[in-house]
Amino acid sequence: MEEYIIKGGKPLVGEVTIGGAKNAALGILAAAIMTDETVTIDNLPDVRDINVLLQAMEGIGAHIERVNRHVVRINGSNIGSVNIDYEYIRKIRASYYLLGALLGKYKKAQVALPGGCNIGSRPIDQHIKGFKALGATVKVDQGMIDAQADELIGNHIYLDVVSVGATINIMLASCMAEGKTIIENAAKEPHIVDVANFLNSMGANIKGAGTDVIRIKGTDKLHGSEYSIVPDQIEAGTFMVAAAATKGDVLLKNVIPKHLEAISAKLVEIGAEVEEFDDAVRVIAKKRLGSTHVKTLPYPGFPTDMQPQIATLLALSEGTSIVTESIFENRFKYVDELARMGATITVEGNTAIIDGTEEFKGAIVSAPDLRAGAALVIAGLVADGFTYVDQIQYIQRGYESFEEKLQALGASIERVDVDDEKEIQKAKLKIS
Ligand SMILES: CC(=O)N[C@H]1[C@@H](OP(=O)(O)OP(=O)(O)OC[C@H]2O[C@@H](n3ccc(=O)[nH]c3=O)[C@H](O)[C@@H]2O)O[C@H](CO)[C@@H](O)[C@@H]1O
Ligand SMILES: C=C(OP(=O)(O)O)C(=O)O
Repeated sequence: MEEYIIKGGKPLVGEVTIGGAKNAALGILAAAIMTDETVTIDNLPDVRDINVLLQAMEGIGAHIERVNRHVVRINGSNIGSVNIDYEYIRKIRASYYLLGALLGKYKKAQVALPGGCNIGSRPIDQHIKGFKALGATVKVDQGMIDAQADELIGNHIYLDVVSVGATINIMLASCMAEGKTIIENAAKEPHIVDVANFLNSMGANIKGAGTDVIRIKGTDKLHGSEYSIVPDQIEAGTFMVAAAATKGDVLLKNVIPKHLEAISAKLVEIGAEVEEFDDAVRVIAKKRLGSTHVKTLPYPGFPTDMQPQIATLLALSEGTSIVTESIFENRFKYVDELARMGATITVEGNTAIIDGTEEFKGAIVSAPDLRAGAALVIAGLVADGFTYVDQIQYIQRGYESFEEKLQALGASIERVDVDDEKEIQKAKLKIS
């Protein structure tokens, strides 16, 4: 097991290049096996979730060639099984995209109920409703989802809740169905658009992605493609907040500023400077920032995947802030950890009332999930003294070379083996 040791107090200064979006890449990789031709995917983030999904795909017979750290070639012509091993599924949420992809291509799939971050109950009823509307029989038994159809026929599907996963899964299953599918109340996140663009590059006919009505005309066959994944909105947002929290000055390269508007707007509102360029943003904070209200919402609202990071920043800002989590019911688990560092946050239902404090003190804390883990690292970058963040395997699910990117911005952070006392002492000496 590894942990991060952080010596706080240094502003982040410099440039950081943002990688490809994990949550787009997961949908795109699953989609890639829907053709028998070779697909080349560029700007792939080298993070744990992606590597697990690639292993799961290899496990059913897909040919995976890692051209380099960020480029992969996939050929799905030799897929011999539509049954995904539980070992992979329990580790990641997006394993459920293989359900839509396999059902779309082979009209059958068996996938265990997915894992992912424990941030709420996370039902998949809308995915199942969509598959059934396309004509599939779907059974959930002993933790396995079994979906089969003689043929898939396009239909009009209204999602009861705005769901990223269900929108992508229905796009996957329906793009090779007979006739036309309409998804209403669809999610509009940048990764929805990216998965749709990728499928279209393979010959699918998907219109309206990025709006709440997506129209899909089924096609018999998809073909090979070369595609570059969109920059990661959440990795970028995390570095923006880290820059602001440390009173730093960071230029983030390889981003789409439009995707970051909800985050930029909040930072500007509380007193940070945000400069936008064509494919970069610069965040500067010269002083302690102010308070605000944040409510998480589906895109283009403030992303739930940025809630722990912004709450951490607000816990250091002047005044009282209110953060309302409206997507997941269990996404405040980091609050107790932050309290150990000096934060004053009261959670009432889905609302956190934050009384800003001027200083955090270093502490031993544990990452409860991916984004909460990133938030604790931000807290450590600001805190007085040493902070130890353990359970960093959650953080590694979604941030490539996190500590290296932070080190390049001047942060004192090291990744060490929790059981190696010598290594820990050496790391502490190095960053003291
Ligand atoms: C791999 C991936 O891309 N994960 C993202 C995806 O998760 P995920 O796709 O799981 O999230 P959804 O958008 O589906 O969930 C949104 C809300 O809808 C509910 N719901 C969802 C599906 C369903 O069938 N029934 C139902 O009730 C969920 O419990 C939640 O309250 O979008 C979330 C919301 O932006 C992000 O936090 C996750 O990082
Ligand atoms: C919650 C997240 O991921 P997942 O849906 O894969 O658990 C996330 O990316 O913040």
